[in-house]
Amino acid sequence: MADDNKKKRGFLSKLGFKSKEEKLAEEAAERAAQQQLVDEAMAARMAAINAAALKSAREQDAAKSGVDIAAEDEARIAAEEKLRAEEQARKDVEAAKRLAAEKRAKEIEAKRLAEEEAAFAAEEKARLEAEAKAEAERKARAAEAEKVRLAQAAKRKAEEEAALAKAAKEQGEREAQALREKQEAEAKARAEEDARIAAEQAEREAREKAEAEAARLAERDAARKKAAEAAAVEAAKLEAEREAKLTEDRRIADELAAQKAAEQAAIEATAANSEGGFLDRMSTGLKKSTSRMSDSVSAIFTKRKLDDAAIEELEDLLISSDLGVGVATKVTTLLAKDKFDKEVTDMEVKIALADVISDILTPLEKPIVLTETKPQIMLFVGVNGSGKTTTLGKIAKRYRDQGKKVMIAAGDTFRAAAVEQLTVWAERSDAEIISGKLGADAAGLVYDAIEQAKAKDVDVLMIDTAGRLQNRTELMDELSKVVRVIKKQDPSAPHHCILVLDATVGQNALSQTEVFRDTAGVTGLIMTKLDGTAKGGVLVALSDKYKLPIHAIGIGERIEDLENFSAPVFAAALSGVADALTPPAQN
Ligand SMILES: Nc1nc2c(ncn2[C@@H]2O[C@H](COP(=O)(O)OP(=O)(O)OP(=O)(O)O)[C@@H](O)[C@H]2O)c(=O)[nH]1
Repeated sequence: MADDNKKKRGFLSKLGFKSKEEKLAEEAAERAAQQQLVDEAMAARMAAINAAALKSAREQDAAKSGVDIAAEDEARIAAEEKLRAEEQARKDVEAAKRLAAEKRAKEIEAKRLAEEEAAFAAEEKARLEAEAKAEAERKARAAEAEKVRLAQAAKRKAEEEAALAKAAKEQGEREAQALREKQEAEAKARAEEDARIAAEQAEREAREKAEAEAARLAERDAARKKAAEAAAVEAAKLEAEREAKLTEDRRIADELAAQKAAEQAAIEATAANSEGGFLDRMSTGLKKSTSRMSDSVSAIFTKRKLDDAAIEELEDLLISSDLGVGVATKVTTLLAKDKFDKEVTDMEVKIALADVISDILTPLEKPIVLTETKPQIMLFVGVNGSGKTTTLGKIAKRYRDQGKKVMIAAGDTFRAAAVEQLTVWAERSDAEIISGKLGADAAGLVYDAIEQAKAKDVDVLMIDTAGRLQNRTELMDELSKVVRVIKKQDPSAPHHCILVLDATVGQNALSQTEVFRDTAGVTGLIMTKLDGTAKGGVLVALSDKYKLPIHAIGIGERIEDLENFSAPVFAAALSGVADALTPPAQN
C-alpha cells in the first residue's frame, strides 16, 4: 500500500501535481531562506546603527576631549567595515553554497521522481496491457463457451425436430397405408361388381350380335346376288364404251400425228430459209409482231413533226400492238423530251421504242440457272396448249446435250395424247420418262417421280402438268396440291416453277401470269409462239407489270427453236431496228 502511494505520488508529480507534504516542505524551506535573508539584513542594519552610534559617541567624546580622536575612529570604523564586509562575503558564499546544495538536492530529487514516474508509467502500462489481455481472453473464453452453448442448443433443437418429423412421417405412412388398404378393398369390390355387370353385358351383346350376324348374312347373300346381276350388265356396257373410246383416241392420235407432220414440214421449210445468226432467227421469229409495229411506225413518221397529234397516234399504235399503256407513254415521253415540235424519222421512233423495251426487259433477262441440289425439280405450268410439253422437251434436250441425267414426269394424267406427246419428246431428248395410269392423281405421280429421281441420282426432274385455264378454280387447286406435295419432299422445291405463256393470247397473258404466280409460285417465264403472232409486245407489257424473270422464248416448234432471252435483241427485233447485236451464250 505504501509502495502504491509512493508510486502514485511520483506519477502525479510527473503530471505536475505535488503532494501536500511536498508543498509544505517547499514553503517551509522558502520561509526559512527568507527569514535568513531578513535576519542577515537586520544584523547588517544593527551593525550599521551601532557603528553610527559609536561614531556619534566618539565624536561627542572627541568634541569634549580633543581633535585626534577622529582619525583614530575613522581607522577603527574602516577596520570594522572591512570585517563586516568580509563577514558578509563569507555569508554570501555560504548562502550561495547552500543554495547550490539545495538546487542539486532538488535536481536529484526531481531525477529520482522522474525515474519513479517512468517506472510507474511502465508498470502501469504493463498492468493495463495485462488487464486488457486478461479481459480479451476472458471475453474469448466467454464467446467460445457461448458458441458451444448455442451449437449444443441448435443440435438439441435439430434432434427434437428430426424426432418430430420422423414421428409425423411414421404417422403419415400409417395413415396412407390405412387409406391404401381401404381403397384397395373398395376397388376390389368395384371390380368384382364391374366384372359381374360386364359378364352380363357381354352375354347380352353376344346374343344380339349372333342375331344381327344371321340377319346380315341373309341380307348380304341377297345383295350379292343382285350386285352380280348388275355387274354383269355394267361390265358389258363399260366394255362397249372402252372399245368406242379406244377407237376415238386412235383416230385423234392419227389426226394429230398427221397434222403435226404437216406443221413440222412447213416449219422446217421456213426455217431452212431463215437459218443464220441469233438476231436473224429472232427477227424471223418475231416477224409478224415486228412488221405490224415497224410498218405502222414507218407509215406514221415519214418526215413528220412530233406534235400532239403524232404522239397520240403513236400511243394508239403501241397500245394496239399489246405493249400496254405504260410502255406506250414511256416511249412517247422519251421521244418528246428531245424532239417535241421537231421533225422525227421512223428510225428515230423505232430506236426510242427499242430503248424503252430494252430498259424494261434487261433486268429480267435471266437464263435458268441450276443449283447444286439434286434433283433440281422443275415444274412447267400454264394454260392448255401454251407450249409446256414442247418447251419442256426442248430444254430436256439441252440438258441431255450437256450430259445431265434428266427424268421427265408426265403430270398430265387426263389426256392419253399428252402422255404420248411427252413420250415422243423424251425419246427425242433421250431422257427417262415416268408416267402413271390415265386419270391417276397427278400429285401422287409427282410424289413417285421425286422418289425415283432421288433413288436414281437424277440431275434434273422436269414435271409436265396438265394445261388449265386460270379461271378454273378446282384445277388451280389441284396445281397447288402438286406444289404442296413437292414441297413436302423438298422444302426448297420446286427449284424452278416455269410459267409457259402463249404469245398469241395477247393481253390474256397478264391475267394468266397473275393467277399462276399466286397459285404455284412462278419463278420465271417462257413465252412461246412469238413466231406465229403479231402480239409479241405483250411480253413487254407483262414484264413492265409483274417483273418476273424471262428465261427464254419459243420461236418455232422445232427442238432448236428455243432461244435464251436477250432483252436488246428482242427489243431490236420487235421494234424493227436492225442492229448488229452479239448473241448471248446458250445454256
Ligand atoms: N409456232 C410455235 N408453236 C409452238 C411453240 N411451242 C409450242 N408450239 C406448239 O403449240 C402446240 C401446243 O404445244 P404443247 O407443248 O402441246 O402445249 P401444252 O401446253 O403442253 O398443251 P396441253 O398439254 O394441252 O396443256 C403444239 O402444236 C406445239 O408444237 C412455238 O414456240 N412456236
